[in-house]
Amino acid sequence: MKILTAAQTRQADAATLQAEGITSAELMERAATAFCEWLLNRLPLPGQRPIYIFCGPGNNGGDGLAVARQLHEAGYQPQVWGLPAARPSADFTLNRRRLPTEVPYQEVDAKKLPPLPAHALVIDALFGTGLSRPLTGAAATLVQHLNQSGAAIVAVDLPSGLFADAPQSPDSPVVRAHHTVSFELPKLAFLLPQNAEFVGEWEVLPIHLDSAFIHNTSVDNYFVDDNVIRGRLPARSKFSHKGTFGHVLLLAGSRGKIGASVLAARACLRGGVGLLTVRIPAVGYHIMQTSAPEAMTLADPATDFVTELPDLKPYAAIGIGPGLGQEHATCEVLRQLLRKANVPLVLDADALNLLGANPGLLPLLPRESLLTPHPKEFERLVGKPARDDYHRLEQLRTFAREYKCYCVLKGAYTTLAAPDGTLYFNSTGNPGMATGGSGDVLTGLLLALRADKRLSPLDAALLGLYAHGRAGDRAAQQTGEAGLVAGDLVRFIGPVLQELTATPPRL
Ligand SMILES: NC(=O)C1=CN([C@@H]2O[C@H](COP(=O)(O)OP(=O)(O)OC[C@H]3O[C@@H](n4cnc5c(N)ncnc54)[C@H](OP(=O)(O)O)[C@@H]3O)[C@@H](O)[C@H]2O)[C@@H](O)CC1
Ligand SMILES: Nc1ncnc2c1ncn2[C@@H]1O[C@H](COP(=O)(O)OP(=O)(O)O)[C@@H](O)[C@H]1O
Ligand SMILES: [K+]
Repeated sequence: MKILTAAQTRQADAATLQAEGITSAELMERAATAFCEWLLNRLPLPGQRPIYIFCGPGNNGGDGLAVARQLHEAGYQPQVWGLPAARPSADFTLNRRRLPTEVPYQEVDAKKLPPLPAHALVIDALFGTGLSRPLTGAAATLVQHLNQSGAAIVAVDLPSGLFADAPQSPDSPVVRAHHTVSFELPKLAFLLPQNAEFVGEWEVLPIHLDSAFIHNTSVDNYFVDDNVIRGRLPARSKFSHKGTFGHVLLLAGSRGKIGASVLAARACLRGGVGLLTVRIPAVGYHIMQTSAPEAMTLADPATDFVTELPDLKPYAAIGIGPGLGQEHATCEVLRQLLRKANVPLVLDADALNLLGANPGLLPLLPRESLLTPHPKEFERLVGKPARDDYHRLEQLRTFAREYKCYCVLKGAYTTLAAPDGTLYFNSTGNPGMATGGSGDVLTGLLLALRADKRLSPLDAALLGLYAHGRAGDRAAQQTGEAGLVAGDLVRFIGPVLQELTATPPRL
């Protein structure tokens, strides 16, 4: 799914009007109908809960007025409040006229704001994608009032005060919505941790914007949902053999962190790899042989950490990092690996910390390497903290372009940057995955998929991120979020990959 900017959303509106020969008021009616359908499925019967709709001067306010009319038609008695406006939009004015006289409409007076009972439902239709500057004056006072009311707030399209695709200044007020109900495609703002307190739970409802326009519009950001991923993993041919899926090498583990290498190894095996060899320090030899007997174990001459790079010839892909430690000798192994490797690399955890501590290694990164930092590791990698989440995304894009690599920023909507700077936001996963070892599982899974020659580097990364999150979602259904441990993810990798595998065409 593409993520359009606010400007592109306006163009999509215009293209839809032209392609379908409809008026903007008709498109607004479509949006209001979709919104009301969503809301009516969740509202108690009329009369049980007071509904307040706050409308701004533009088309977001127009949506609010159309919603008020439709709720009235459904038997509800909303009260509508409008911000005083010198130049309301044409569709605002049209819907203001179409509002039945039985629906009370009052202008907001910032000095005498309506008291809002805590059990009220507030619909925020003040500002959407047309927000052009931070809120001040009456609008700001009203937003603070809504936020302090304790009422449940549902935002139409965007929480008012939030820009669709740019940071807001920290001191400008933004509606703290419990739900945000938007149209057609998700907005970048929904995907960033710094906006979570404003956006609440979000939903995107189809309003059938012109698909040809969306198809032909190039974007910098994508949202990766089930439709994007399902079928991307080719089915295994009847005559596959273990060579088809590659022999991979995993360099991982140090004393006290052999578990990280075990988790990554198990995930790699469940990810469908043909053969797996693990290079671990000698202290981990028996642990690995016992807990992942399917993997071959190459013990390092050193007891506690990896000090020697094995011969790389047999391997189709190489992963390095989980539990690795940051000893000087291990750093030299990483340096040699970067110099010698001519197969896909997956770098995680301490391999990334070593890169951050030794930036001279970065230019050695082979093209199309896949890096999987969490935000702290990413900060070490780029060497400076991000100003905010938007800035971090720009750092991510720049990093991927500069080193021609695939770089994953892990988190709630894990973000993959491709070498061309395009960002892909993953949609699966849950907070239960915020537990030690989940990242090691991801590394193992990505390593298996990078070795699968049938997949492009982009498809391997997208599929791995999506499947990892989905395995987490499946696991959490059984364990609960708090009870989820990283090993649970491994159990679901197989079933999830099966779900996502392409089915042969029917006869
Ligand atoms: N495809 C879709 O998704 C569809 C979208 N639709 C809906 O349209 C919405 C976009 O409507 P929109 O373009 O009229 O913009 P909107 O957000 O109402 O604000 C503009 C008004 O606010 C004003 N204003 C701005 N900033 C301000 C500030 N800080 N403080 C005070 N005023 C400020 C601005 O004034 P100006 O900047 O010109 O001075 C102007 O008057 C979109 O979010 C969705 O709800 C559906 O109807 C159809 C399908
Ligand atoms: N709130 C969340 N929602 C979805 N996924 C999450 C959430 N928190 C963590 N994750 C996922 O869990 C993994 C954690 O990785 P990482 O921080 O490297 O853990 P570790 O180093 O302990 O293995 C990442 O893939 C991340 O995307
Ligand atoms: K709004």
